[in-house]
Amino acid sequence: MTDPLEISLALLDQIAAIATDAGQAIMTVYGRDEINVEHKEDDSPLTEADLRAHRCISAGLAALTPDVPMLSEESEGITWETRRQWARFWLVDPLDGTKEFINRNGEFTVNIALIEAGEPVLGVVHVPATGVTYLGARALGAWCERDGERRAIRVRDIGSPVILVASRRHGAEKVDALEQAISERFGPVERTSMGSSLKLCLVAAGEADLYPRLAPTCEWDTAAAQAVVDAAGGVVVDTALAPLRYQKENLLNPHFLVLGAPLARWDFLADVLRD
Ligand SMILES: Nc1ncnc2c1ncn2[C@@H]1O[C@H](COP(=O)(O)O)[C@@H](OP(=O)(O)O)[C@H]1O
Ligand SMILES: [Mg+2]
Repeated sequence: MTDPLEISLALLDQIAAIATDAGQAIMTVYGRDEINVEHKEDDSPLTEADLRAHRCISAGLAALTPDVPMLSEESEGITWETRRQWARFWLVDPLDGTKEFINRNGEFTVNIALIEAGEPVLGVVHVPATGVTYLGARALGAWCERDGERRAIRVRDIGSPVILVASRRHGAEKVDALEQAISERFGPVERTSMGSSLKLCLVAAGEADLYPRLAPTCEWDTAAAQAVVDAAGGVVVDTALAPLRYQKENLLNPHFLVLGAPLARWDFLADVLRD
């Protein structure tokens, strides 16, 4: 029998199926007239959809890979002492963009990543409201699946205008300074806003040139989409331009940039970020 965790297209398909099932669980709540919202200790919102998707993914992964642990945004009681010993694990955000979900603008995602030695080696990002799935693994490639059709995706060279995608609600000031520096270097910049990990997927698919995130996120917010970006030829780097790493004691990510074109084309941004 083959190792069930061999990074294969079959594994990617199985993870995509689990993410799609979780998306269906989310959409049953989305369709209701009223969505009940609670608030977690850090004041971030939590809905029945987050919990349903968490349970669906948790059961799906446990059946598929019983020996591989999972850390989800909605996991409880998993200590650093435990997770520091994991050789590999599933890192999951069952519903990223909960605020977008509550606002019903469709820009929310289901995120499942496989982390090995601190790196996201495989990832699936599913968009329940449109049925689109982004999936990738460095060893295999990156794809976008829509209406049952899967097409290979690839980052693009810097476009004209440069397309900068940013959060709807986080980290605007520093982004203005970056936008200025980019327009001086490459010409006009078009800025669009988007919720959730979809921003990274737009860079992976060659529909945006960069996503600067100069505000907090957690490891589960970015891992799956980073695997897709990497597989599509892009990078996700911190403000010192080093790749983002996972399985840290502190689950907060540093501020980061998602870049489609090669890193060398963007090295001038390091100065802006230092100021
Ligand atoms: N202060 C903070 N600390 C950690 N993560 C934060 C945060 N503020 C926002 N985030 C993360 O940013 C995500 C939303 O980003 P965006 O606004 O770009 O869509 C949230 O995902 P969830 O919706 O899964 O909680 C949340 O995890
Ligand atoms: Mg999230």
